Amino acid sequence: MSVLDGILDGVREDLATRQSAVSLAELKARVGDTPPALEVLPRFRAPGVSIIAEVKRSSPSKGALADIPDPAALAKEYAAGGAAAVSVLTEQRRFAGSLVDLESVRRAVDIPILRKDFIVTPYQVWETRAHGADLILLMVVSLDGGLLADLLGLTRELGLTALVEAHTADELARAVEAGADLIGVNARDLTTLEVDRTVFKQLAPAIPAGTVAVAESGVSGPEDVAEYRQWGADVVLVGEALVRSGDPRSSVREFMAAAGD
Ligand SMILES: O=C(O)c1ccccc1NCC(=O)[C@H](O)[C@H](O)COP(=O)(O)O
Repeated sequence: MSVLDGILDGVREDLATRQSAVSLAELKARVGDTPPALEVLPRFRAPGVSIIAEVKRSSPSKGALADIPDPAALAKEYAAGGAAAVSVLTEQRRFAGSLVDLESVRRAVDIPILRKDFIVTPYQVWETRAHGADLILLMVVSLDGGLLADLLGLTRELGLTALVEAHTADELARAVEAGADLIGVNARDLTTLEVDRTVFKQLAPAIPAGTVAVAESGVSGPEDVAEYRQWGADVVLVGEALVRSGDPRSSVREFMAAAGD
């Protein structure tokens, strides 16, 4: 069983628990009471590289990364440094995240928030909007057949923007075919956990003009952001390097400045 398959098994079990506690009808009612999602794409198309700064406590590849007792305080630092959006990992078992983190970040900042999780059902899309996120991650590798198009359609209906993530040329072709406006290339192979930033360089030319290109994972310093930018990234998503930096506000600034535009 691959790492990803193991994660997905846990995600489905936890999802079943939440579904028995909160019905879809209840979630839909909550969405009705939630302020509309922020528009994201114009922010990412603004001149210069945009940074999505991640709240990441732990990961399958590295184990514990950072003690983050107050994700809202971290998110405020990211926003003060100029981050275009905050990514919040909500998967509990391997990343030590939660929907409570997402809600506290929502209350703390007025920039867009990405729910970074393993989304495999419409219920999770409703849940994402009900907890106040503006963006949702859809990973092509875990969405077979028409499920990618179905979930992409639902995200749009709910005013969310989907970050459609690929790691291979085939997955990228599926993201393009599905009509994604925001495509991420993850340098991390989620089946082996190996990181190779040049995967972005290889795949970026196949991202259509006008589609926002996001480089995800593997940044350890400003020079990596600069390189992703040279390879065509509009947006760079950074987790570990920021939570371990000791000064997330300045680090976001440095990462943006490194792109030199
Ligand atoms: O980070 C992991 O080990 C990981 C393993 C399996 C599935 C997903 C994983 N991470 C999610 C992410 O995509 C990253 O948190 C994100 O791109 C930031 O990466 P990094 O800057 O390398 O922390």
